[in-house]
Order: sequence, then C-alpha cells, then structure tokens
Amino acid sequence: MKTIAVVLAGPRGRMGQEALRLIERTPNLQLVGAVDRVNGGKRIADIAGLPALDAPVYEDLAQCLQEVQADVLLDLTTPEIGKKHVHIAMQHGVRSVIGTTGFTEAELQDLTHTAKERGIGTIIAPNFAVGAVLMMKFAQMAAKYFQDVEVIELHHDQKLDAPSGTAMKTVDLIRTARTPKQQGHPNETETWTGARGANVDGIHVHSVRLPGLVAHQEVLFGGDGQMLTIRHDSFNRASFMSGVKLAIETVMQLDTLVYGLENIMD
Ligand SMILES: NC(=O)c1ccc[n+]([C@@H]2O[C@H](COP(=O)([O-])OP(=O)(O)OC[C@H]3O[C@@H](n4cnc5c(N)ncnc54)[C@H](O)[C@@H]3O)[C@@H](O)[C@H]2O)c1
Ligand SMILES: O=C(O)C1=N[C@H](C(=O)O)CCC1
Repeated sequence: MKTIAVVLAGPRGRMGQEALRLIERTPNLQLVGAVDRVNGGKRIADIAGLPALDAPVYEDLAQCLQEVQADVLLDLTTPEIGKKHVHIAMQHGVRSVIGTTGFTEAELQDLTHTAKERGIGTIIAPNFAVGAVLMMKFAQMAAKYFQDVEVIELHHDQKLDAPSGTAMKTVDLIRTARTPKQQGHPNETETWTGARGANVDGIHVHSVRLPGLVAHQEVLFGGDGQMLTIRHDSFNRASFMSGVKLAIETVMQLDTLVYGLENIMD
C-alpha cells in the first residue's frame, strides 16, 4: 500500500498525541508536518512528551501546506480552528480528515458543496469509535419503531462544543427514520430554563460535562410499557484510532465530502 503523507493539526492535544502514536506504529502512514499553536520551527521529536517523529512544526497551516508535500490533513484542534483548517486544506488541494467537532448543518452543506466543486476528498467524522458509529446506526433503526426518543451525551469537562458532534449526527440519522413528533405534554413548561435540553423536531438532547468522563452517549426510546436504551462508552482515546486510520486510508479514494464514518464502514 502506498505511504500516505499526513499533516497533523493539534499534535499536543489529547487526540493529537494518540494520533501521533498511531502514525508512528502504522507503516503506511508518514507524518510530514504538524501544525501547533506554538512551537513553530521545532521538530515533533523536540517537543517534550511527544514521540520521536522527525517532522517540522508550523504555526500556520497554509505555510505548512506550501512547504511540505501532504496527502491528508488530519485535524484534531478546536471547533474554531478546525473550520478554518478545512477551508485552507481545500484551497491547497489537500484532502482532509476532520475529527474536530462543532460544525453546523449550514457549514457542512457549504463544505460539501466546495469539496464537490473542487473534487477534494474530505471526511468529517464526529466520532471515530466503531462502537459509537454502531450506536448511532442502531438508534436510526430503532427510530422507525419508536417516535419518542431523547439523547443524553456525556463528555469530559474540557469539551468546548455542545451538543457533541455525535449527538448532532445521531439526531440527523434518527430524523431520516422517525415520523416527526413534538414529544412530551403539549403544555409542558420549563421552570428552570434548559431543563428539557435542546429540542430538534421534538427530540430532546441533553449535554452532561464532568471530569472523569471521556465520551459517552445514551439514546433512550420510550414506548407503551417499554424503554429501549442504546449506550456507547469510550473509556480512552485509543478507542478512536482504528477509525482515524480507516478515514485517512479511505479519504485517498474520495473526491467529495463524506460526513460520518458509517458511510465508509463496510
Ligand atoms: N471525532 C472524534 O471521534 C473525536 C474524538 C475526540 C475528540 N474529538 C474532537 O477533536 C478535537 C480535539 O479534541 P482533544 O480532546 O484532543 O482536545 P485538546 O484540547 O486536548 O486538543 C486540542 C489541541 O488543539 C490545539 N490547537 C488550538 N489552536 C490551534 C491552532 N491554531 N493550530 C494548531 N493547533 C491548535 C491545542 O493547542 C490543543 O493541543 C475536539 O474538537 C474534539 O471534540 C473528536
Ligand atoms: O472529546 C471530545 O470532545 C469528543 N467529541 C466528539 C463529539 O463531539 O461527538 C466525540 C468523541 C469525543
């Protein structure tokens, strides 16, 4: 298999460090550059705590893509930066795998259009964990039979965006299968604002942020005298890495944007 030249944005982050270890142990992946908020001019190997990978560090993605020959940008930064990076990669004709979350429906539509227009393969994956993808697919299946559903997503307390990308994708999939319904009592009120969570087509979404958590989600379906709970837990960030590898390898075959790993899993 041809070696894939990867630029990683966010190498010192929790996901970034895990991705560096993935690249280090994967023979067909080569780190050709990294983009960090600081440390421009250094090599990855020079940064304390990071693997001994000899790749240059930049503080600006555009400069990095001008100076190194990259096949794929892997972005694991922040919602604000990830959105900028995917546009810069497209401008440079470089494919992207975006793990960073926080994209709105309108932003995804806009990027889908640009990727198609320019013929640049792009994967935006709100969750790389295979089990989480299955949880979302199972929820989509169940939504055909249960109209009443609430989503509870639980993440660590350093997460910047809410709801999680996974919860947004889950609602997206459920909406393809569920007959629209405003749930709960038609006259229900909130004594405390936000008590019922976000409401998308009547589906309520609740975001929990606590130290000690990594990434977890429950999808609760209620019916007459019964409840179905579909739950997934990521206990560490290694859980995301097989999905990251799959996305990097698959994006090399794409010339459009794919949103969600379920679209590339066999
Ligand atoms: N898709 C998935 O499966 C998945 C899994 C976990 C996390 N995430 C998402 O990935 C992103 C990163 O998560 P994390 O837990 O590693 O966060 P983190 O805060 O640990 O890491 C983010 C890193 O981005 C860096 N950064 C900030 N601005 C930057 C810039 N201008 N240029 C380069 N780097 C910059 C920060 O310095 C930090 O090291 C988040 O959006 C999170 O929601 C997605
Ligand atoms: O740690 C995070 O942040 C995560 N975000 C993803 C999301 O927003 O769905 C899921 C995995 C962890």
